Amino acid sequence: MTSTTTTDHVPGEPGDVAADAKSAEAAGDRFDRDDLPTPAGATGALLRSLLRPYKARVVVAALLLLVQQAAVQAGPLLVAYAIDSAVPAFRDERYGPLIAVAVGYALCSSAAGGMQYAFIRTSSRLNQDVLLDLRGRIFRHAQALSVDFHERYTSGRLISRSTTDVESLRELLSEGLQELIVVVLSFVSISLMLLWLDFGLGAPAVLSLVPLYLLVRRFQRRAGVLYSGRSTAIAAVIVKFAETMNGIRPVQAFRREPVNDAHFEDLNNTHRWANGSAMLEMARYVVGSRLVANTAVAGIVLWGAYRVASGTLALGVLAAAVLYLRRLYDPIDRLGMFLNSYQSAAASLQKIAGLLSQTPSVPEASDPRELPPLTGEHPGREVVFDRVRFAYRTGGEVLPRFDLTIPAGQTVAVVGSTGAGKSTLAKLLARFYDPTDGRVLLDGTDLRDLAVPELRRGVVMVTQEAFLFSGTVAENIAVGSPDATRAEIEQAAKAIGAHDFISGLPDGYDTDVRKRGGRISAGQRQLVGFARALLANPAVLILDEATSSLDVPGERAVQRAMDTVLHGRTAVVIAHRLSTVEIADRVLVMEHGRIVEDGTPAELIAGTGRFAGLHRAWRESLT
Ligand SMILES: Nc1ncnc2c1ncn2[C@@H]1O[C@H](COP(=O)(O)OP(=O)(O)OP(=O)(O)O)[C@@H](O)[C@H]1O
Repeated sequence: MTSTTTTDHVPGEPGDVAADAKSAEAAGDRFDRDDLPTPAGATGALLRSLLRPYKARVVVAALLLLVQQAAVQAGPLLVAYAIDSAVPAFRDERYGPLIAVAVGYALCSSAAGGMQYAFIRTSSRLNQDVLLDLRGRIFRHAQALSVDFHERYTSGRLISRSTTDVESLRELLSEGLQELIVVVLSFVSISLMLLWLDFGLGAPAVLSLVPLYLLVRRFQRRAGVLYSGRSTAIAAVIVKFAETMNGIRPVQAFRREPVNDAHFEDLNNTHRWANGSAMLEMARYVVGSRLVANTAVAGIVLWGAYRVASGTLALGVLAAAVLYLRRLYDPIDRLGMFLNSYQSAAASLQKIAGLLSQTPSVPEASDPRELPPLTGEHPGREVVFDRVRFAYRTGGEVLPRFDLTIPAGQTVAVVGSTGAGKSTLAKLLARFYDPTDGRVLLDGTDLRDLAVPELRRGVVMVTQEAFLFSGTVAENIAVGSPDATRAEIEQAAKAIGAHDFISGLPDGYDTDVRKRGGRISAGQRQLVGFARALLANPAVLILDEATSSLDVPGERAVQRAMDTVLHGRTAVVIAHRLSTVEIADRVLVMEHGRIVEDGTPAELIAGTGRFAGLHRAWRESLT
C-alpha cells in the first residue's frame, strides 16, 4: 500500500479524469481533484486506527483461522498414513490404525467446519464495525470541512468515497483478508509438510514459489495504478450523475440532455476502460501463475513417479505429496482475488485518507472566546471589517483592502453589479471564509477567536431560496433553535405571517415538507426561512435576497416578514429589489470589491451617483 499521492491515470482515454485532476492542480485548485494530497503514511495510519479498537477480535479471528487451517492440512497426512501404515495393518487384521485414521479425519473435518463458522461470525462483526466507523468518520469529517472545500470537491465525489470506496474496503476485509491468511498459512504449512515428507519433492515445489512471487509483485505494481484510475473514473460518473439530477430543471429547460448524454457516455466509457484494464491485468496474472503451477506439478509428479518406480519413494508419500501440491497451488487464484481486492481497497483507502487528512480552512479557535453580554435591549451587535483583503484560492483578489463599520442594529443594503463582491462580503461575515488579511470583528471580537457555536448563534445567513431539510415544517422552523417549544415556533410563524398558510397544510406544522401536500411555494419557503431566523434570534442577520421575483401579494408578505425579522438586528441585505433597499437604514454600492457609494437611501436617491440612476430607472419602470 503506498501512502504517497497517486495521480497516475489511464492515459489518452476519453474523459481522462486524472488528467483533469492534474490540470486542476496546475491551476492551483487543489480541491478540484479526486485524489487529494495524502500525507506520507496516512493510508496505513488510517487502517491501523480503524482496526485498533478491535485488536482482540482481530487476534481471535486469526487464531480461529489458524486452527481451521491446521485441521484442513492434516487431511493428506492422514491419507499418507492410511496408505502406508493403516491399510497394511488392516491386512494383518489390526483394525486400530485405520479406525484411528477414520476418527481423526472426521474430527479434523468437523473442527475445520466449526472453526470456519466461528471465524466468519467474528470477522463479519469486525468488518461491519470497522465500516460503520469509517462511514461515520467520512460523514463527520466532510461536514466539518469548510465551504471552499465543498465548493470544489463536489458532493458526488463525497458520495463515491463513502459508497464505492468503502465498499472496496468491505470486500477486502470480508473476503480478501481471509484469502490472504489462508494463502499464507497454506504456503507455509504445505511447504514445510512437503519438505518433511520428502526433501527431494518438497524443494522444487518451494522453489516454484519464487517465480510466483515475482508475478505477484508485477501484478501489484501495475494494478495499483489501474485501480486508482478506476476509482477516479467511477467517482467522475457519480459526480456527473449527481450534478445532472440536482440541476434537472435547468437541464430540461435548456435541452442539455444530448450534451449530458454524450459527456456521461464518455465518462462511463472511461470507467469501463479502467475496469477492463484492471481485469485484463488480473487475467494476465492468473494465466501466468497457472502456467508456473502446472509446469511445477507435472515436473514433480514425473520425478516422484520415477522414484516410486525405482523404489526410493513410498507410494503413499507420493500420493500425499500430489494432494499437497494441488493444495499448494490451488490458493493461487485466491491470491489473485486477494490482490485484486487489496489493490482496489488500497486505492480507495488512499483516497479516503486524502479526504480525512484535509483540515478545515476556517479552523476552530484554540482558545475560543464568548461575546460580551448585550447592553442594549435589541439583539444587534457592531460589525467591523478592519483592513480586510480577500482572494479566493483559485482567483485574484476580490476584496482589495476593505474597511466597513456597521453600528449595532443598523440594516445595510448592499447593491452593485454582478461579481462586485457582495456575496463574498456576506460569506466573510458568516465566516465561511477567513480574510486573507485583516479582521472581521463582532462587538470587537475577531470572528476567528469566537467559539463556533457562539458564531453560529450570533451570525445567521438566510438565502431567500430557503433550503428546507427533510422533516416537518415545525422542525424546519426550529433548525437554529432545536429547544424551541411548539408555542415559540408558532409565535415566530405568526410574527412572520406564515401561520395561516402553515395551518392550511394537510398536517399543519407537522406536515412533512418532502411529502405530497407538503410542497410549498417559493414565497412560502422564504417565510419559513424568516421564521427560522426570527426564532434563532441572531445578533447579525445576513440576507441574500432571491433574484427571482415573486407575485405582488407574495412579495408584500415577504417584505413585511423581512421588516419583522430585521427589527433591532444588525443586518446585511444583499438586495436585488430596490423595494428592499427602501427599508434599509443605509445603502452601500459596491464595484470591483470596493464601496463606491455609502449613505441613507434618501441621500443616495437625491444624489447623482450610480444608485440614483438605478433608482430613477426603477421608478420609471413602475409607472
Ligand atoms: N468560490 C469562488 N472561487 C473563486 N472565485 C469566486 C468564488 N466565488 C466568487 N468568486 C469570484 O469573486 C468575485 C465576486 O463574487 P461575488 O459572488 O462576491 O459577487 P456578487 O457581487 O455577489 O455577485 P452576484 O450579484 O452575481 O451574486 C467574482 O469575480 C467571482 O467570480
